[in-house]
Amino acid sequence: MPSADPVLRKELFDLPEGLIYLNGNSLGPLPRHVPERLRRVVCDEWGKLLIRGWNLGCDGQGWVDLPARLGARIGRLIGAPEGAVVAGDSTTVNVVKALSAALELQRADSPGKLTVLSDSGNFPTDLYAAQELCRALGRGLRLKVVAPEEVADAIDDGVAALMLTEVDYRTGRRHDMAALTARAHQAGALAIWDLAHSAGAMPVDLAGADVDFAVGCGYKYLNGGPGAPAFIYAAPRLADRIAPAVAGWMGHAAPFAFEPAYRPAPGADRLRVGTPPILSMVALDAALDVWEGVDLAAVRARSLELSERFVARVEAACAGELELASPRDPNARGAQVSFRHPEGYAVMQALIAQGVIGDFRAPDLIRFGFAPLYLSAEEVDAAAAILARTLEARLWDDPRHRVRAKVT
Ligand SMILES: Cc1ncc(COP(=O)(O)O)c(C=O)c1O
Ligand SMILES: Nc1c(O)cccc1C(=O)C[C@H](N)C(=O)O
Repeated sequence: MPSADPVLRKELFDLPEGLIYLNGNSLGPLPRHVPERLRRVVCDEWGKLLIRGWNLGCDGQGWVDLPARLGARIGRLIGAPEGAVVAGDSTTVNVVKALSAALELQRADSPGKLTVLSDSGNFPTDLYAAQELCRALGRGLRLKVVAPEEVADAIDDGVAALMLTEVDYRTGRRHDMAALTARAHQAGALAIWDLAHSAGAMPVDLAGADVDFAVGCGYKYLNGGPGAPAFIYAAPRLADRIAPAVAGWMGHAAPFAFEPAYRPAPGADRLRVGTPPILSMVALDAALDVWEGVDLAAVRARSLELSERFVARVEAACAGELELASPRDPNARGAQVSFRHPEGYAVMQALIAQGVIGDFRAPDLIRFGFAPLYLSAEEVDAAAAILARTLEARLWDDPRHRVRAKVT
């Protein structure tokens, strides 16, 4: 059916017929042209060019600079200037790279600042990485974790780095990145943002917000596939001063000079480490094609419409059964909404059994992501109706839906 929807481009995705996919906040779907692009790189480039692919692959552009080319493409989606973003590694590793760079800059400029400030809504991997990095670096560095609503007041002169995820993975609550970054700067702290649930979900303006470092995932709203390369941003005003803690030859000024000593590449390129995973990078590169000509402000407007529509329908049909766990104000959310239900895991399994894919986060959250490039209003209505029927008829109350999988 033709749609008046301004951003829907479902034909670009290879989604199973009849499935309603509300989990692009965890793993984006497969863009239709990715397999053919991968096939060409595997068969024609790896297969025939072999080692020459480093210079001649990617249709003559060479494989070796894919991290920078991908970084430039991702940068356009997150308000970063050319050269300030590189793709590679995982988000977790990039948190370590960004935070260690920030702490080293602060050690030189303000050695008395010893706190890394984060919040309890942050994704655990970021907190684990920060906690263990502080421990490994010693010298009194420590991670302080406060409630999300207490972050602004907790930014004091002792804070070396403010490290936050813009959109809470559980509730979708969104921090004011520009305001908190400004507040961090007033206190002499550097600001590091995890954009895992922001990049491709809404407009992000890293340069406008004067953010110092940012990281994010390639496999969620950017649709780069399971385990896709992540990205890292360093503000150009800082990049040439960074002393990478995770240093490697691909971040060297002259990797093929094979010099005995490390000499960092100019700018954010020094945040590259080792050989890039070309097949994963090619998949992400191809996936980014779906963003060509897309207006992220329109994507944001539509995702808010869709999530508001879902919340309204679910609340009307499931009064008393579910509690909205996300902020009621759509502007205070990212592109996902969550509800609480004491049997959330079984409820989600029952939904999945009926072709509505969201996910569950312990202890009791069912979570739904709204990615309007491939999600229509009709699907949102159908998902809300299926959720209502699942609760009304207690379809979740089945021992099969209580069997916990390894990955939830
Ligand atoms: C905010 C956030 N940061 C990081 C990650 C994951 O990082 P990695 O790709 O290293 O597993 C996720 C989800 O997995 C996330 O939601
Ligand atoms: N990265 C994931 C994985 O390797 C397996 C399962 C889920 C994920 C996720 O991305 C989880 C996600 N960050 C979340 O918001 O919960």
